[in-house]
Amino acid sequence: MNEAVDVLIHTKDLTKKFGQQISVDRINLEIRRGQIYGFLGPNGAGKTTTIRMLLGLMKPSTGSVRIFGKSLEEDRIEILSKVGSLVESPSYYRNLTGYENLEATRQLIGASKSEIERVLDIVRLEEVAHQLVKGYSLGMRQRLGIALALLGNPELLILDEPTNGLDPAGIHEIRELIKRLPQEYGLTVLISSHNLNEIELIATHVGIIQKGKMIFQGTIQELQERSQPVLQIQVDQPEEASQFLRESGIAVIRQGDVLHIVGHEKDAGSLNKILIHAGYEVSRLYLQTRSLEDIFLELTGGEGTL
Ligand SMILES: Nc1ncnc2c1ncn2[C@@H]1O[C@H](COP(=O)(O)OP(=O)(O)OP(=O)(O)O)[C@@H](O)[C@H]1O
Repeated sequence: MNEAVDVLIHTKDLTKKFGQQISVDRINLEIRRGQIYGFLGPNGAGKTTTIRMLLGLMKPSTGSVRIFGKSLEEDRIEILSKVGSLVESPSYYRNLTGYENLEATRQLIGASKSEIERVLDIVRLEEVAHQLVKGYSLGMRQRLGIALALLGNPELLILDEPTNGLDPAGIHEIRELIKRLPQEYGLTVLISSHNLNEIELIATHVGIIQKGKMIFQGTIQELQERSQPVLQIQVDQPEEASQFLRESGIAVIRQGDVLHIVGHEKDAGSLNKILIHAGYEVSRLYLQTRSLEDIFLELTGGEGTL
């Protein structure tokens, strides 16, 4: 695939300062076509500020944004005509129906009439389209917000904490909806959240931001690899035992009288036997698993909300 066309969002050292405070600190985002990119971080980490800069709602202090291979500063209108977004609560008229809300926005942006049926179908709101929005559940309102963002058939959808304030059923609805967007409708999605569990279930890629700095960017699998189980073995003569294992080709990290071994979780029984056979006394042997939550908490210094 053509690299330039494939990378939809590319920021270079994107930075935003408010007075002395650096809220976004040299962020290099890279989001490719077809990804669901989860932009994760605790409250106040700088997610909304970054998204506002991506949407041209706020000027970066330094650094640059390229979307669809073009400079946001130079080609703002052309770029934004292909980007749909939902930042904070969707704005709609409560006393109009969902359909009427869509029609008002459709006219404003000059999209074709058929767009309304298309977006209603995507967010599965056809059945309640002619009911007043004030009677909608929060989840339905949020889906209407996404439908409004999808009017005009954008290639890229940017959602800032779209599940904030929703109940578990509402969260589930939004999650299922977002999951379908790349495959069924060819969309690329950037979704921000402070909740790893939520992102883990839908995202293909994640960027984790902490105090304005990007501390991890990669696939969900790469993040999961950091949570490899560790086999811990408590032995007498730990120094000699770890030396013995190293000589057998096993990478060991010794912490006090406990040996930590990564990547040999299936070999617990045989390692136990080898050590005993060599004359070491194993007093405890256990597998410590680390969940993605542990990794996220570790990366964000315990400030992530789960
Ligand atoms: N207009 C502004 N003026 C001054 N400081 C700001 C402004 N906007 C954001 N900030 C500060 O920038 C930091 C990052 O805020 P931001 O809203 O981007 O975080 P966030 O990750 O989106 O968090 P949340 O989930 O709480 O919205 C915060 O410390 C915030 O107080």
